[in-house]
Amino acid sequence: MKWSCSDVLSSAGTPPARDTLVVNENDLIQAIASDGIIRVAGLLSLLMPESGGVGFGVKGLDGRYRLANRMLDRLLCQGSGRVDGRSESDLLPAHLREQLARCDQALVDGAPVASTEVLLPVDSVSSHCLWLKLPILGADGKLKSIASIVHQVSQPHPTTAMQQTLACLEQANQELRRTVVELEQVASTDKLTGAWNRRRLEESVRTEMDRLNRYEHPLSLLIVDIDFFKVVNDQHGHATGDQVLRELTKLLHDTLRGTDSLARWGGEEFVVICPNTRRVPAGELAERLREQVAGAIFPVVGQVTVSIGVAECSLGESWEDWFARADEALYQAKGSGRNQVQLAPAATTADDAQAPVAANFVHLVWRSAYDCGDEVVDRGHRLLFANANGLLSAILSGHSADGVDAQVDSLIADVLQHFGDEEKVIVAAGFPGATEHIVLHRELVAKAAKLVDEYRAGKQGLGDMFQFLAYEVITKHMLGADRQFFPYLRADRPEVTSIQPASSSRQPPWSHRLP
Ligand SMILES: Nc1nc2c(ncn2[C@@H]2O[C@H](COP(=O)(O)OP(=O)(O)OP(=O)(O)O)[C@@H](O)[C@H]2O)c(=O)[nH]1
Repeated sequence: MKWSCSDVLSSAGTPPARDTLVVNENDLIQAIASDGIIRVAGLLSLLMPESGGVGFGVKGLDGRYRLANRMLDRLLCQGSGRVDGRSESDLLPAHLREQLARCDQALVDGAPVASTEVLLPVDSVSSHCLWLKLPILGADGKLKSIASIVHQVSQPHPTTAMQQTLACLEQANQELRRTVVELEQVASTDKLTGAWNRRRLEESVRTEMDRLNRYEHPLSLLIVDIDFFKVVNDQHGHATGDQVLRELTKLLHDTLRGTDSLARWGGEEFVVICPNTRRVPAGELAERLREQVAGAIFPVVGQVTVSIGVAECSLGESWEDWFARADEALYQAKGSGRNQVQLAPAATTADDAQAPVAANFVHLVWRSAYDCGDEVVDRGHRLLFANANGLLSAILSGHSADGVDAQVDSLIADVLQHFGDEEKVIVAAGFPGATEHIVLHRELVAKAAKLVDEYRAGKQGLGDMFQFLAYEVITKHMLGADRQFFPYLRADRPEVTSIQPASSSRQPPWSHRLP
């Protein structure tokens, strides 16, 4: 059988571009098998397997296929018949024939390869296929036949198509997730130092506080503030100040545990949240941080120190109150000379929290060590503690001026009563310093009366008056001067009922205001 190149080209209606080549079939088969004439050496064996998913065929110059694998049969005959012996004009619609004829023409014109993309129905579903054409040349270098490699570029099976779509979606989703994480990162971190920002820290704090309230996992807070940072800026410039902030962040970060959270709270202030950490270990951690900072050499500025306030969160405490306690401790650290750690007192218990007084402020707590052993004196002392707390409660809870006034009157009445009782007791006990003690009482009472009058005249602040009553008159006097007579108060002391009440022997300066 003889083929001519004009047959190949006839499907596209294009005239032959060069001399017609004539070969017989056996020569062609031999030519295909010969490495010498097939440029795509080794490709045939690779593409021929049926399972390869690649259609392969060779057509002669008359346009008829002489070789075709099963996949090409499937692609071009849709399951009915074989490609062998048939031409592309027999097998394909006109628009495809034209596309393929243009490829043939390119090879006839000497192109080493030609390709086009076609839509072929595979298993009743249109499938994008890449159709690659390669020239098969004779020993003389002339075109003898054309090899076709047809490869599906989109999978026609609906499930596979869906899988591809899902894979694309998954990839898009991953990219989206990465973007969200990046955006989140930008929104959560402080630009200068890379530490968490305030917003991110507060989010984390809420979660940790939930864990505390639900599982009672302890939780502590450190506020770290650079000492005299203004001086750093003033002496070395803002850029150096920024560098110090970055270096400090790194130093703090390297010293903290992975579970601790570090945030730049603002300016030169940082906050560390330490989950599962009680007050004392948190203080130890703070001390380690302080030491690390004080021992480091910062570029340009040399030594930098920090002051740190520490507070452990108590059950049911609000973030604001907890933070305020740590801040108060920081304030003390600054006030006591800086470059140091201060721990806020342990917060109140739930019982205390129910009490009207802001207990972690100046709540006066009675301790058994304050007892002198005399029932009358001890009862008076306890009563004065309770009264001072009552006054503080009235002040802090925003009672009206009348409410506060009533508390002041009540407190002073009890002070007078107590001083009188105590004077009787110490005189009866033979305390040698009784006279001086009574004078001390009168001085305190006179000063308190003056302060109260000034407060009522608007010349004295409420805080100063409270300070004097609670600390000078009650706490300090009781824990200082009163302790001198403790050794004289014995169970075998003389009876006190016969002693004239001290209060009746003197006029309290503000008695006109007392009930
Ligand atoms: N370089 C730099 N300085 C800042 C930044 N934020 C706040 N500051 C400076 O930090 C300084 C804080 O000064 P102060 O509040 O007086 O505190 P301090 O000088 O550290 O004094 P103490 O805290 O009392 O020890 C100010 O000079 C601010 O300008 C910042 O992002 N970069």
